[in-house]
Amino acid sequence: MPPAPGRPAAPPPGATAAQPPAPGRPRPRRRAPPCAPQAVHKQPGGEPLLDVVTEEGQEVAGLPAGDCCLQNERDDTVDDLVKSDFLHEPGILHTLQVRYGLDSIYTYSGNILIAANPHKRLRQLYGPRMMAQYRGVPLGELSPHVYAIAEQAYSAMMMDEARQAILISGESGAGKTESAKMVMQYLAHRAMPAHQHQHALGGASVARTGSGGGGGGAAAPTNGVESAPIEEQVLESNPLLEAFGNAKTSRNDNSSRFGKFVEIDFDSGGRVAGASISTYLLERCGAAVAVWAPSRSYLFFYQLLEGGAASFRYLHQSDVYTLTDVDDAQEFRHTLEAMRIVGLQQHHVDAVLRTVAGVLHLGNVDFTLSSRDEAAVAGGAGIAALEAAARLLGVSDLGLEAALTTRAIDARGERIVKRLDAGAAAESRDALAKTLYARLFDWLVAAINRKINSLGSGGGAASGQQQRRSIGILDIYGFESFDLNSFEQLCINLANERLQQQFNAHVFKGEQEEYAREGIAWSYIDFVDNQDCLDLLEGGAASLGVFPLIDEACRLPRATYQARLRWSKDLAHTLRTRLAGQPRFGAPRRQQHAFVVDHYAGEVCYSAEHLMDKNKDFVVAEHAHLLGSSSLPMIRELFAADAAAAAAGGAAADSIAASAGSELPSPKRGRRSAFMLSSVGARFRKQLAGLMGTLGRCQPHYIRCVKPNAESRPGSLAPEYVLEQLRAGGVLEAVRIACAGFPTRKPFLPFAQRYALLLPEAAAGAKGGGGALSLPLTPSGFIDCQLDGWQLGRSRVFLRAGQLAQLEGARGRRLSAAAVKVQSAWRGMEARRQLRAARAAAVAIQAAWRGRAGRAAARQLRQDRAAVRLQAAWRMHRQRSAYQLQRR
Ligand SMILES: Nc1ncnc2c1ncn2[C@@H]1O[C@H](COP(=O)(O)OP(=O)(O)OP(=O)(O)O)[C@@H](O)[C@H]1O
Repeated sequence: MPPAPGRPAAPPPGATAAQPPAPGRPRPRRRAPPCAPQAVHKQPGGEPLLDVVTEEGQEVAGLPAGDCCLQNERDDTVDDLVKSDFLHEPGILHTLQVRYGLDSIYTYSGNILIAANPHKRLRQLYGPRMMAQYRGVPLGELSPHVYAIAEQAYSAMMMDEARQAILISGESGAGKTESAKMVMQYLAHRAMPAHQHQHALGGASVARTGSGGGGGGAAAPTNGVESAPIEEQVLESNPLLEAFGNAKTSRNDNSSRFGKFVEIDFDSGGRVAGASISTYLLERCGAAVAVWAPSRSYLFFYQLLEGGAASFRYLHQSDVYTLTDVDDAQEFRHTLEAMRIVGLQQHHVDAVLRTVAGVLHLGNVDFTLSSRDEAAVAGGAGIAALEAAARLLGVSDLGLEAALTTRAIDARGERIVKRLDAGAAAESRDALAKTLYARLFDWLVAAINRKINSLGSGGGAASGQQQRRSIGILDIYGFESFDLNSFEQLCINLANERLQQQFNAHVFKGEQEEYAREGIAWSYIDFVDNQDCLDLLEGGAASLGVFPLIDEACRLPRATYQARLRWSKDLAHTLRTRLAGQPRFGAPRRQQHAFVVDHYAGEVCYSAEHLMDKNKDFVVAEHAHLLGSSSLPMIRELFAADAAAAAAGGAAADSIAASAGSELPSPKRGRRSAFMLSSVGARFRKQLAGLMGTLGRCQPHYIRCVKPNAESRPGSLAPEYVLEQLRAGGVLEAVRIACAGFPTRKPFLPFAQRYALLLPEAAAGAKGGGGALSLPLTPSGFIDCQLDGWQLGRSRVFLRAGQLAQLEGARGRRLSAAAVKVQSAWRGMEARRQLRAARAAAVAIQAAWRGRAGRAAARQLRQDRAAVRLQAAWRMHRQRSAYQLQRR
């Protein structure tokens, strides 16, 4: 009997395509639409064939069941993918697509939250009232939400006194920063005592968003720097860092150009006690000096200038000056307010503004060639810019000019001052501007940290405790693969490989622990371990990796531009020859200056050009000398370590390199004009190792942000586009792991309560006595349902993917059969009752009727008898009269 048209009541046996894909790479990239079966044809001894209607409404007949990805029933209500009847890529995408169309942007996949960027404000989803709903509620009881993940972390921290980490990842524009801010806002709200919480509900928002209006924390008044509550200071660090570290890119108008890990400490009462921020400035502020449309430079430049951006070279390289719906003047006031709230003194704020202005004026210094092919500052405008930059940075204009146009080198013990050509001077200017901006950003982070950390320890925080009670929030770039991939992508993808390894280990470990605890026999599948990829990138026991080889190449002395280009080619050659044969490495034949790395999320082709330039992290000694002796204390502070190293020469540089964990020696003697503190790659890897160490001590929670379509359009989710992101975010891997085991787990009691009706009568009879737990739990003995993938754990029933659908289908059929019985019994009873009532009514009517007629007949009878009597009397009278007449 074919099921009714539409969705299947229950999957036909063997018709699901929810089999886990075979372990190992490569994963299949099948994208068949989910379909609803219309009819099942069983073939003797063979696979059943299905007639189906596809997602697009097309009818297809006679498909082998194994080739079909059956559609889940009521996708919109499946808020956890793992609970789907059919776990396959098309099903997952269909569920996400249906939910997204209904503005249900959050969906769980087990403990992972998938957050699809709505690209529109969904006010009903956020705010103090919504936060109050999630307060204290375990994960899964309410609709999926970023607040639920934050709540899970908070309660786990309070219960286990353990460090927690919420790892937020996704590609640019997927909504990581927004999610991170929401998590922080929720934690600030959650940490508030109940009476303040009520106050917040009554009106004031718990926290200002980056660009939102006032409000502030609902705690103490904020009329002075010192009185700003710690929660507010932590929250206000977001817009401040965004102003200096975010820029418009082709993919996101407010793209964070840095990764961030904010660790919020709580005291034993669960109140925010302090926080610390670590940033991972992957591109070392390249956007400060070189951007092209449709990108824009860092937000603060435009806020500061408000309309004057076109006068500065670093900004007018791209003709995008304004952003839709962004008022730079208002944003500038917000940034200043944020500086005040995080506790920057006015003289520090002034110094920050001067430095930013100094960078901008520096960019306007032009060079020409003098008669001796040497760089000279060009024209009146160039000189005016030089003077302005020198004044703002607290140095002399002559000193600045010399630092930009000359280099001192030691040759055989002799110090020679060499004048640069115009191109090299321009490079020197940009290098100084980049360094200044990067140092300023680091300074801001350090200043915020000093403030929020010191407040924390002052407040009797967890600092003194052995076990740190904290929640870290990691907002870092997701996996990247473009047409042209360079050093930034190499670093980002290294970070993602590290995080993926940790993620796999966590998901696997969790599964394994659960099975062991429950005594479930499970042959652990071989999950894809990416250690070989990490070895390729960072070097393993057998060989050097990509990063160490780039560092090695960077140790060569610096020469001319042409020579550097040649080295790039040599670097490609070195990488291709020394890493040839490694499992994850490829050398494309057509691109001799490129190499390929087979990452967990797919292959990425990297260009070797500019890798060395981007890896070198040095400060020109002349720049360090000059700015280290600035008349402005903050500028001196930015370059204090470099100036000391420059003064002490190579030895000091060596010691700084060592203290910075550098793997690079300082440049050789005789080339001391620029010295390297460490390579960007080495520094980044060291930071990453620190981060991974921290994360290793934390209990992780995952939020995977997804960009629904490339155009950032609200309302539509492009399945293929999202599929790549789910793969890159490891969501599909986690689902695969779940599918390979027993993804559905139900505690005995609810399981028994729900499915006891499927047991034969005799077994079900036991229910009355010993309670549901005493039921003979033998799922194989169920009526009308054949389960072939289940195990009984110690406290739960474990089912393989798709088995729950079998149970639900059988339960549905049984319930509907029972409903039919109940209905027919009720209808019979009702009909009988009506009949009885009708009969009684008829009798009553008849009786009534009969009563009235009888009375009328009696009356008539009486009348008739009276008439007869009258007539008789009359006749008697007449006869008597006649007789009397005769006698007379
Ligand atoms: N939950 C949300 N509700 C409404 N809009 C959102 C939400 N999440 C993200 N957005 C929108 O998407 C934009 C991009 O988000 P966000 O800056 O958080 O992305 P990102 O992943 O951090 O990107 P990048 O890596 O480039 O910094 C935001 O500016 C906002 O307009």
